[in-house]
Parts: sequence; C-alpha cells; structure tokens
Amino acid sequence: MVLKGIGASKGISMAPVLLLREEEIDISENIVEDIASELNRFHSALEKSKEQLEKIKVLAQQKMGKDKAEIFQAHLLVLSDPKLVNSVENGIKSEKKNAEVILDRTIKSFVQIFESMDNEYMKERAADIKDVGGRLLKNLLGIEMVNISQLDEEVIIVAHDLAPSDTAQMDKEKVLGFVTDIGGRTSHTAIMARSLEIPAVVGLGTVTETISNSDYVIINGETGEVLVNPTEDVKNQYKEEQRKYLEYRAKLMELKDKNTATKDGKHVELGANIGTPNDLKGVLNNGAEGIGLYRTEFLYMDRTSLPTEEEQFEAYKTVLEGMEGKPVVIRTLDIGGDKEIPYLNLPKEMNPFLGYRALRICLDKTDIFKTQLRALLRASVYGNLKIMYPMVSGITEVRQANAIMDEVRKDLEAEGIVYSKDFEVGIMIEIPTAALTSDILAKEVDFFSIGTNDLIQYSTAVDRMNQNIAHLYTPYHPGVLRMIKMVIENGHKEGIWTGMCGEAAGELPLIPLLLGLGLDEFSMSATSILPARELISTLTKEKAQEIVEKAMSLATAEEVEEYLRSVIA
Ligand SMILES: C=C(OP(=O)(O)O)C(=O)O
Ligand SMILES: [Mg+2]
Repeated sequence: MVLKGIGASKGISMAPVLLLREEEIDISENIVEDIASELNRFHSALEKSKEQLEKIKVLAQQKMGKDKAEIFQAHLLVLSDPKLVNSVENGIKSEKKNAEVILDRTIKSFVQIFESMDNEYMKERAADIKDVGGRLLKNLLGIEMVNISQLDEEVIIVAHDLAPSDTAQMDKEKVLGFVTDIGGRTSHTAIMARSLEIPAVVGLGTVTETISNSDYVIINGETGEVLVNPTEDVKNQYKEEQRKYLEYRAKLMELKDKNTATKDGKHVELGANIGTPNDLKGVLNNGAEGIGLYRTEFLYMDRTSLPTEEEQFEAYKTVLEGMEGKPVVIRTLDIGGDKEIPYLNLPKEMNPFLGYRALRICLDKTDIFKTQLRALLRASVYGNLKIMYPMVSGITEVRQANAIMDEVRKDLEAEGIVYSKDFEVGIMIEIPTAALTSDILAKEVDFFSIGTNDLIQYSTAVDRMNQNIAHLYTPYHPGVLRMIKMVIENGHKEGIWTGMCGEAAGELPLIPLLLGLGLDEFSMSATSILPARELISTLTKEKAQEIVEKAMSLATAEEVEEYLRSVIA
C-alpha cells in the first residue's frame, strides 16, 4: 500500500512504525482492605512519574534549550500539587477503593473544572493535568509508556500531529522519520522536521488509523510517499535511492564554504531560517551566509509565562555570537495563527490568521514589545543584528513600531546601557497591502523580506494549514509572482535590499526566477542551502532574465510550475 501526503522534510527513511496514539485505559473498581499499601502504591506511581519527567526535562533542556523545557516543569508542579495528592489520599481512605479508580475520578474532575473556566490559560492547564494524570495512571497500572527520548530500536513515528514538546525529546539517532495526519509544508511541525533534518511526510489525513504498530514503512520526504509493508525488492530499491541521496548530500558538502554566485559572478546571499539557538549547528554545517529569519516566537511557546528580558537577551546573544559577524535577521514576536501562547489569555477568534496577532499584539501590549526590543538592542553589540517586524499591513504600523523602538533606545541611553546604533530595521512583506504599498514602505525601512508562506495564503485566500485545499496553495500562482516582482522592484528603486524568508525561497524550481527578478537574499531551511548554491552556480544573469520573461507570460500556476521544473531538470 502506498499513501500520499505532503513531503515536509527531504530524505528517505525506512523502519518499523511507532504509533503514538492515545489508548483507552480500562480501569476496574476493587475494594481494598490494606489502605496503607494502597497509599504506598499511589506514592510509588507519583515518584516514578516525577523521575520520568525530570529525565525528560533534562533531555529537553539539552536538545531544545531551557525555554522549551519549561513545560515539563509545569507538569512536575501538577504532581506536587497538595490539592491533587490530598484529594486522592482522602478518597482512598474514606471509600476504601483502589487508587486508580480514585485517581481517575479526581483527574477528571480537576480537568472539568479547569476546562469550564472562561480563560485560555486555565484551559491549557487542563491539558497539562490530563497529560500528567494519564502518566500517573499508567504508572499505577504498570503500563509501559513510549518514551521517544529513549528508544532501543530505530523507528518511524506515526502520529496525529507532533507538538514542539514531542520533537524536543526526540532521539534523532533512533527516530528516522515521522508521518502525521495533519499539517502542510509550512506548518510548524514541518518546519521543525526540517530544522532537525529528519525526513517527514505530513497531512496524510487518517494515517494513524490506517497504519499500526506491526507495520514497516518507507517514507520519501520529498515526494510525500509512504509505502506500507513494502516487499524486499521495493526495500532494496529504496535503499539504493537512499544511498544516492546521501551521496548527493555528501557531494554538496564540498560547496559548504564557497561563495554563492552565478556562473557570471552575480552574488546573492543564502541565509537560514531558525527557530531556536539550538538550530545554529545545522546552520553552520550547511554553509549559511547568515540568518535570514530567526522566529523568536518559539521562545514564548511551550511554557507558562513570558520569557524575561534576560532570557531573551541570552538567546539573541548566542545566535549573534554564533554567526560571527554574519547578518542575523531577528523577527519580533509573530504569535497567532498556528502559533499560540495560552498564558496570554487571548480570546478565541473566528479567524485567528486574520486576527489579533503578531505586530498587532505588540503595538497594543507595548510592555511585551518593549521587553523584546530591549533584549534585542542589548544583544546588538554581539554581532550583525537586523530587526524585522512581521505582519505589517501598511506604513502606519511601521511608524508606530519605530516610535516604540525610539522610546526603548532613549530608555537604554538614560540607563547608560550600550547598544549598536547602526542596526537595520526591516519588515516582512506577507500581507498583500504591504506588497501593494511597497513603494511607500521602502522609503522608511532598511530592507524587505518577502514572507511567501503568508503572502500566498492571504492573497489567494487559501489556508496554509488545510490539506484539503493544499493543491491551491502554490507559490507559482501568477498573482503571487507579480506581487513578488513588484516588491523587489520597489525595494530596489529606493536602494534597499530585498530578501525572501518564506519556504518558496528554498524551492529549487523557483530560484532561477527569483534570481532573475533580482532577489538579493534567500533564506531557507538549512538543508536547502547547498542544493540552492549548486543550482545558482549553473546559471547566468542572461539565462535568469530569459526565464523571468517566459515564466511571467504564463497564465496558470500549473504552466508556470511545469515550465520552471523543466528548466532545472
Ligand atoms: C516566513 C514566514 O513566516 P511564518 O512562516 O513564521 O509565518 C512567512 O509567512 O512566509
Ligand atoms: Mg508569516
């Protein structure tokens, strides 16, 4: 059987399946005579759960940084909550029933109380209690839990979706790939897979129901194919494909320290997109010439309170120092859409992608914005910082954000804190009105970075997360290409550089066109950098111009894609 999803992270992997699905736990009620030993059973399960969570927390700290590990601290706090512990102990004593029955009931009632609160933060705590309660219950019943940080054998994980806390623990030596029911190429699970350099296929619909733990799968993270229980012949064929792919990657490594230029010497910059300072290793291994997008929102996610100025300062400093003077574009908080921060208690919205998000929140909750800007400015002396505002719809927001930045500068000066005075301030072009007014915007910013992930969804009215309409979500749409062309031209008219940090920048067939349109900087997943450098080295300015002319004359996305694919074939 061959299933088809969306290729989210390149590479071929094959291994037995590890299905992560919540199983129903069967709990039967017993009367207990020996209350003391029942209380002991409960306490041993409590201790075992604490030990497991401490281990997971340490691993998460090592792999994804301190901020990512906060969620496990929150889980540990639930286990030490006297209300929960007393309530179970009292239940066992007064009703003389087995611990699991009392625990199950207690957890359910706690969850219900939190879920019924009209407050997103409290609702999120309900999920924590459910999660920890489930762990406790399984330990009580002696049910072995899958711990994806300590696996004995190589596996491919099959799950509905993976939370950052799942990927935080993942042991890359053993998890050879993952496959999910939901998501698209630009969903955050997919982006995470690429930064971990693990092959992944997402958006398969109901793969968790089709595939079971006894299955063996091959996944192709480029084509989105998932082959279930292939024959030995097919396995061998894919092993050969895998070998070729690894050989190709090894060959590309020769380009790691080379300059990026066309055959006739036009230089462009190839940067990497990162989510945390832990991504730096992959970035440097893949020969990036800078960071074109640091998505700072991951610093704010999977935790229970806002990151402090100091925590942020440390993260930004680490990245700036790590890049040793190469340009680093750090984007201010871009929360909303598929990136949520429960503790901000933001009201549920009908259209979160069109709602109270990103810069809109920062211009409203200015204390959050100022803390981030202070941390950024303080870090500016450690490297070549460029600050970027997301989700700009027009010049007014830029002026408002700059006014807040000016206040922060003045505060720092008054406090005698040094910062670099000449960092650039630019914006993402990801809302159609920003593209259409890029002539105006270019006069007041230092650079543009085109965010195609959102620009496509906002201009074509196609949700980037929805796999049912994924065929309509395409960077090859002539309308999208016209906007890109307009932005680059308007940027150049005012003498500012224009880059792209949406996933389209790393899409090989588009690169010759973008080059011909004059894009100055391409920022992409680290693993796309070397293939892009290789492709660019085969092109000339003249050839790229020719490609622009032909591609821009075509009427449909399909024609454009077919033509651009044929160019690089
Ligand atoms: C790079 C972008 O930002 P994000 O994917 O974080 O929304 C984009 O929209 O293209
Ligand atoms: Mg965006």
